[in-house]
Amino acid sequence: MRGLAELVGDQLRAAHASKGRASLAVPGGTTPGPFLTALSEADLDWPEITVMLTDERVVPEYSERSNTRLLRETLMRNAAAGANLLRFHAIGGADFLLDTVRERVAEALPLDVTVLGMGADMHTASLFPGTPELAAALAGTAPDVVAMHPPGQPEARLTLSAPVLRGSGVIHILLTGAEKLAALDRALAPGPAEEAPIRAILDAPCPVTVHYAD
Ligand SMILES: O=C(O)[C@H](O)[C@@H](O)[C@H](O)[C@H](O)COP(=O)(O)O
Repeated sequence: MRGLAELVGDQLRAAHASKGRASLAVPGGTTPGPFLTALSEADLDWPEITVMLTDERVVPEYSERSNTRLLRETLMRNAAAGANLLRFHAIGGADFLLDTVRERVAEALPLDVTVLGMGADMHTASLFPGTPELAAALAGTAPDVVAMHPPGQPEARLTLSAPVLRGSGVIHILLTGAEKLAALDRALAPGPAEEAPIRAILDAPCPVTVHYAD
């Protein structure tokens, strides 16, 4: 987690040095907390770095399931407290603020650095197999942000679409545990991204690195 934070810090510094700004997308969920906390200490020009989530659950920000809350408790501290956080404002319903969010995300694209998680069902961001909106979110013509209603999940989601994630300068996938390692093995076999949405990331045209710990 510390090593990845150092690497991401270096990549953001390089992007900032060449463009005068940089953008970072990070995952929510239960895995990335220690990485985000370590990254909060990176010596970067944070006010010029836009930080967004790869996806958010449509819950109030005080909910324990809010990824924005996770960011506030981990990354948005220490040196990174002044980062330019692009909030997904998930409260109000998935479709309610979609236009505003899309506009703000578009201004921050292309992403320079993207960190993604993955579930044992091979979903990444909120690109879940079996979701009615999945094909539209994987399509090359997908809007930047898509509202998803994954079956089996307690709430709707907003997610960056596959073309936005694939258009990042670099991608890191952060995985822990044997179950996810087995899922990654399954995803590396040929097959459609509808079945294993992480495949849309594994074959992205930019450098993609998997970081795994037990
Ligand atoms: O909001 C989310 O759930 C995420 O952004 C999601 O894509 C996550 O990265 C995976 O579901 C893995 O989640 P865990 O780290 O909790 O296993």
